[in-house]
Formats: sequence, C-alpha cells, structure tokens
Amino acid sequence: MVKPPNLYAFADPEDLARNLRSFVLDAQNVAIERHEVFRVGVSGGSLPKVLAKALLQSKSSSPTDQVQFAKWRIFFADERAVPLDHEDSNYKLLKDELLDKIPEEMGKPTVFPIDVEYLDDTQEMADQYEKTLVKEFASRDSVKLPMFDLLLLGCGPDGHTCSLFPGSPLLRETDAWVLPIDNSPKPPPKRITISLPVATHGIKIAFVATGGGKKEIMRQIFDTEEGHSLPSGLVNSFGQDRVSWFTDSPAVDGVQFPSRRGSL
Ligand SMILES: O=C(O)[C@H](O)[C@@H](O)[C@H](O)[C@H](O)COP(=O)(O)O
Repeated sequence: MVKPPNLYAFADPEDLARNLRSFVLDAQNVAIERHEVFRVGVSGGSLPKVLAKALLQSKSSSPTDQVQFAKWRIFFADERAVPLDHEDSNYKLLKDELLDKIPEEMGKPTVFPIDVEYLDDTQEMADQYEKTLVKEFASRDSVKLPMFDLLLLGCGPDGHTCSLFPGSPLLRETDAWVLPIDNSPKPPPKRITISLPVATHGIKIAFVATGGGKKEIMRQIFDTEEGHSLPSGLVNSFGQDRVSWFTDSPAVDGVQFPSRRGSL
C-alpha cells in the first residue's frame, strides 16, 4: 500500500523551528538508542539557518529534548566542488550558521567535509566521498545502501533536491552512492550529490521549504502527475511516509494535498 508523505504547514518560523526540533530529536533519540550515534545528511540552501534556529533555541530540562551533538555524525547530501572556506561551500554555510554557534556544553558533532584535494576531478571527489560513506556504513559488499538516520533536504524552485536536477540522467543511477556533476543548472556547476537511492533510503527524510517562492513547485510536486517525476517528487514516491515536509503557509498556498497545520 502506498503511504503518502507528511506535509506540515506552520504559521511562523518559530512554530516551524519548534516542530522541526522535536522531529529531529525524536530521530536522534531513536538512533542513539539503536546504535549510539546519530548519522545525518544535510543539504545547503536555506536549511542550515532553519536547523540552527531549531537546535540552538532555549534549553529544556526534559531528557528527551537534549541535542546530543557529541553523538552527531554529519555528512553532506550534496556539496559544491569549491574550497571549504569559499562562499559557495555548503560546509562553510553549515559552519557559519550552525557549527560555530554551538555552545561548548552542547558537545561537538563530527563532520565529514569533501576532500578538497579533488576539486578539479568531481568523479574522483564523488568516489572519495562514497568511500567515506562506505567506512561509516560498513563495507559496500554487506551494505547495499547507506541508511542515514535522518536526511535533511531542501527543494529548489524547479523541484531539485540535493544536486539532483529535473531531467538529469543521474536520476537513473542505481549503483553508485555518490555522483559527480559538472554542469549543474544552479551555480556553481561542479558538485557532488548523493544518488536518488541513497536519498530515498533514509530512516527519516525531512524537507524544509518555506516562503511564497515555493508555492508553485509545491503545487506541482503534490498535486500533479508530472510532479511525481521531479526529483523531490521521486523522493516522496520512494520514501513514502518516511518523508516529512516542514513548510509554512505561503509555501502551501493553493496546494490541494492535505497538509497538517499547527503541530506534528
Ligand atoms: O547545494 C545546494 O545547492 C543545495 O543543497 C540545494 O539542493 C538546496 O537545498 C535547494 O536548492 C533548496 O535551496 P533553498 O532552501 O535555499 O531554496
């Protein structure tokens, strides 16, 4: 039976951040209970800022509401082939928005950036990053796909997610875990990205898409047949109810697909 993704629409950024926090911490607590660490894949775009708002907000005394950053292992769902201190780097974005703002008492996550030795060779960069994932998620022979505890993704106005763009032949990849891109329609052109099978294999997959600029693509993804073949729509189709969308009212304005408002 097909189980549809969850679409949540929140009234304001505070409400979204509060609910995203409890979603992420649920995933964190389950993961730590299961295998002592929390393996997360993150994208760039507006996500790191929203994530920081969710995770760095006021502390509570409840044991289930503690961010255990020391147990976080953070990977990049996609990354641009630029130095780590470059304005276009997703690593730099995450560092500036979140990592550098984590107070010492909250612990330090382990972060896995790209190897900048391979900036001129995106295939090699992708292969090296795949090796990083293989090391983390056990050997390639025994594990068909890496299973992130949580993937935190964005959705572009054309329906792309990670660096998987509409119509790209990369969407048909069934073997590699990490793929090179040399002609991304969104600059910069050179990137690496996790493949669609990896993006849809997360235990939990969360999209964050806010603002009126997203309403047309949200309508397409959720309310039209063609939308199902857009990269973000494919994540919905394969990930089913493991996928949750964190949006605001402007982003779902006119979307027919049932959204839940207020709280999870
Ligand atoms: O490196 C990238 O370009 C991003 O990972 C990209 O996939 C992003 O997540 C979407 O474009 C949504 O971006 P916004 O959240 O800024 O709309």
